[in-house]
Amino acid sequence: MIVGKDVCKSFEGFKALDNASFHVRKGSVYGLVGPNGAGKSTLIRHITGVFEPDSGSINVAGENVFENSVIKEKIAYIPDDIFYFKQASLDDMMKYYAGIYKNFDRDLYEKLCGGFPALDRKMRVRRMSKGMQKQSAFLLAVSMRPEILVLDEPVDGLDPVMRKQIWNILLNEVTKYGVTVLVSSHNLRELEDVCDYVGIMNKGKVIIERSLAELQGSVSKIQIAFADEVPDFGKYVNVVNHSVMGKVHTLIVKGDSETVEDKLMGLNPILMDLLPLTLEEIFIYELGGENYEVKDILF
Ligand SMILES: Nc1ncnc2c1ncn2[C@@H]1O[C@H](COP(=O)(O)OP(=O)(O)OP(=O)(O)O)[C@@H](O)[C@H]1O
Repeated sequence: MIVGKDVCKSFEGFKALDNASFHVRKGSVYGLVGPNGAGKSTLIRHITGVFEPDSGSINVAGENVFENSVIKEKIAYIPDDIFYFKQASLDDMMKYYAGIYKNFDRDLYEKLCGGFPALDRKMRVRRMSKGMQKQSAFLLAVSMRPEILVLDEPVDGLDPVMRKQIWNILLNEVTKYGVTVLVSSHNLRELEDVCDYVGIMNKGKVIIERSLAELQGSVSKIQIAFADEVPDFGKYVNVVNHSVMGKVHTLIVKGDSETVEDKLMGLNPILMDLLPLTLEEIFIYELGGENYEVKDILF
């Protein structure tokens, strides 16, 4: 749905994007993460056709997006710095967007407003708190009934209840209408509940792009105990971390989870448990040794 190839962009000689390549599949939720200044917002501005790459290409639905109004109509974009007309209330903004976007769904807007009771629809949006402005932008974007939703830090500055609300609405849109979502965030913990794919950016490049399923099946955390002699685990599986407490060994093992489990079961343990790993842990263990300072990138 969205394919970027070797995208480069420099600002006054500074390479904000340095051969960034990525692929967002139709109907998926793609989380873009990375440290401050990694290039996430710049990449997003290319995807939404605001910027033209110096070199490389970005195709959305098979077409070049820059200055392409037909493609841009399919995209709803919430930037990190949201624009509202000076005097406009939320309802005024709704009327404005309803006039521009032919798919704008007023019934959906009304329904969604019910889920954000703290929003005063008659108040000037620019007078609202930052969090409320974010909520307003989100309501408007979803009501456009876009094929693609591009969200730059959509829940940044929102309270936990609103964060959850927004993620729920997003997931509902994806499941019901097959909307493709690209979302940037600093929060891997939140992304792991909603994303199918994760792209990590650093210094203008997308350094890692993996599906969540692929990641979750690639590293396992196992607690295992033996009655007598403890085997040399390294002979059977690829252990990247090993700690012991009493008789219980906790192993982090790289490789296909099922194969790992079978191999360790073959060693006849008296206890063996597979424990869940967080996405943060998976990235750290999965990428350890690939010359990335993953901890520095993610936290
Ligand atoms: N219009 C611009 N002019 C000059 N430099 C820019 C411009 N836009 C971005 N940059 C630079 O490009 C780099 C990437 O910025 P960008 O905003 O894309 O990062 P980011 O990953 O979104 O960061 P954050 O997480 O802090 O929002 C930064 O060093 C920034 O200063």
